Amino acid sequence: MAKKELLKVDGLKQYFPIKGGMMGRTVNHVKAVDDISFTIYEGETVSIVGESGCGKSTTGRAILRLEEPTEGTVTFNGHELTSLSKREMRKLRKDLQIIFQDPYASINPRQTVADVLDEAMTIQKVLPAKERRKRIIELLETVGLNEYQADRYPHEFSGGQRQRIGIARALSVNPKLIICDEAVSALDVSIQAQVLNLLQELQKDFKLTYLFISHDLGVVRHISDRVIVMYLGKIVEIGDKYSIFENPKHPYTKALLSAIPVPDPTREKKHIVLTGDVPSPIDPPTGCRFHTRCPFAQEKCKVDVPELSTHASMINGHEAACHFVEEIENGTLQAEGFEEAVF
Ligand SMILES: Nc1ncnc2c1ncn2[C@@H]1O[C@H](COP(=O)(O)OP(=O)(O)OP(=O)(O)O)[C@@H](O)[C@H]1O
Repeated sequence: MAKKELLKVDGLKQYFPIKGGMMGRTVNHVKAVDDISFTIYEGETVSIVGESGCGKSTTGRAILRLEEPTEGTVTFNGHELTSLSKREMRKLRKDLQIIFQDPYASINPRQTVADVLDEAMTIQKVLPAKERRKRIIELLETVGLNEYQADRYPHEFSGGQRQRIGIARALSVNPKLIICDEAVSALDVSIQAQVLNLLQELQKDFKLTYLFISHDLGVVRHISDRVIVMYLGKIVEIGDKYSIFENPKHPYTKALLSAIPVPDPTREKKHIVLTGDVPSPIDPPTGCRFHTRCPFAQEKCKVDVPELSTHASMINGHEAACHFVEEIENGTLQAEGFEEAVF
């Protein structure tokens, strides 16, 4: 069956102005997201990974127009979100929900759980008032809570339970796409696994599509169908989970992955250590943004911006933005102090 495109991000840029001087004029910009394009198909889970500050959250916020994108388009289910009025966008927000790392921060502590869910449904006119209580109980049960907890306050719940409330709130308006921004990052590993499993069950039951934002490669490996790797506001590699984890092509992806434990201890693992700090997104390096930290960098990398492209050893839409994918692959380009890790 043909895959249905649900979200298409095209040439998205999100620059934040930096004000300075006596007049408070814009003196520069933080190029948090700098010309990225990708598509998400109905029913899949796409993750964005990368080090802190690479633009993951900004991408999620720009899609929802919680920030107004500087450039580019976001098309959701046939609607170009970037050209909708605020009112039209408010209506569509029902289809696009977000779950944050700390649901407590976005829940009014003086509201009971029932109030929180009722409010979400009222704003989006989901059900008549008299039917909402029944729906609230149903929602709580769906996320593994129970009706006796409906009239409790957020502080009476554990972190994992609060995240379940956040999920119930998102579900209450029957969304199509949920952006999970570091949704399990603050939870203990065992609770993380429970919440991830819940998200997977809900995906099946309610035909949900997820954009999963996480710096945790273990979580990404567990949950994703496809993975987008970002570095300093750009996509450096994109592909299905197996391509990214078993056959990474971009030196940055290889380095990120070499920092996580290998599940099979009989497989040898050599580390590619990411040296130096991430450069500033205010004045990112020319050419390939990763060249200042890349053990394979050549003169060309300092000048030419690499485009995402595919090569003979890459399958299923796997693309990397590196000038030397083939040379690194066949060993004609070697780097001092760099040994290919066994993934
Ligand atoms: N409102 C803002 N104004 C100015 N700069 C911002 C703003 N929001 C984000 N940034 C900057 O944009 C860059 C990308 O931030 P973003 O939060 O998207 O990164 P991230 O990959 O999600 O990292 P983290 O996991 O640490 O949140 C960072 O340099 C950040 O400081």
